[in-house]
Amino acid sequence: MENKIFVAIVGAAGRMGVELLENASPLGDISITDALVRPGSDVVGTSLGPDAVHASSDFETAIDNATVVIDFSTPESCLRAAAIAAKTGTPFVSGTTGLTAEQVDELHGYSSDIAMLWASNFSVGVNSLERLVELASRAVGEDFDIEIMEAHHRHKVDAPSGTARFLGEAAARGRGQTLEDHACYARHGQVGPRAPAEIGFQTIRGGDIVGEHTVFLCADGERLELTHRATDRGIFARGALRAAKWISTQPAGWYSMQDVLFGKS
Ligand SMILES: NC(=O)C1=CN([C@@H]2O[C@H](COP(=O)(O)OP(=O)(O)OC[C@H]3O[C@@H](n4cnc5c(N)ncnc54)[C@H](OP(=O)(O)O)[C@@H]3O)[C@@H](O)[C@H]2O)C=CC1
Ligand SMILES: O=C(O)C1=N[C@H](C(=O)O)C[C@H](O)C1
Repeated sequence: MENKIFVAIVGAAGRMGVELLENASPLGDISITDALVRPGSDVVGTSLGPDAVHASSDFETAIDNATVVIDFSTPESCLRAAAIAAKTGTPFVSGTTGLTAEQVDELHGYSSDIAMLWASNFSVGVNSLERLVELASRAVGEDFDIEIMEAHHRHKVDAPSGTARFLGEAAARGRGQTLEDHACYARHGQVGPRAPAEIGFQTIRGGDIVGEHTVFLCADGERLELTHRATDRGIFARGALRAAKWISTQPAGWYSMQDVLFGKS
């Protein structure tokens, strides 16, 4: 098939890796050629997914041979893979969350060499919600208090979720502020009354919750709640595969999932 792309997955044995292998299998225009796993992992040398993709830790060879890399792993392995992709000139899509500000800067740095797309959430719903949150926040102004609640499965290691931060940034932007200046990530004990313009984050972890986010805009006498519920991880995998196809023809630069869904702003 014309324009077929060959993808190496970083974190292929994880929850998202499994989803990517399953969701790519029926596609005619994408082929997963390498399943990259943690060096020393028990699955090195085995075959993963419905198409029995070879699992290896040879990042250099796999990334050099790929048209695009898709990463859902850890901040450290994301950055390692991105550094290799920058050297081999391979476009890079990542959904790994929990990166520090310095790690995001490092990732950003590679976008001068390659097309790089990082998104805290690849679903159509969350990327639409982000726009609604900015709009609502601008409309209601500072009389409304903004709080963001997120819920995820018991295995999630970072908090708050990347998506919660993404929505918090939209809420802050809607009021002409930055999240950095107004975020409140924890309350415990005698914390005093809520600061005006604060954007609070609440985290729930339990069971098999795929991912739920609610932005509360609360005033005296009324409350607006904007909610997204993911019930199937396949939405993130299909979004990332769509992004991989899209980024394969883009020049070097930093891209978002919104560029894929709504056009480059
Ligand atoms: N943007 C989005 O839409 C979404 C983002 N995510 C994010 O994606 C990331 C992964 O999530 P999830 O799949 O649930 O997590 P998992 O823990 O299930 O998967 C992560 C995988 O990365 C592997 N890994 C660790 N170190 C390396 C390494 N050095 N090289 C290669 N692989 C490595 C782990 O291997 P091992 O287990 O052997 O250590 C594991 O298999 C998280 O940051 C999560 O928040 C998740 C869903 C959607
Ligand atoms: O770890 C997860 O599972 C998810 N992580 C992403 C995040 O941190 O926002 C996206 C999604 O909610 C699932």
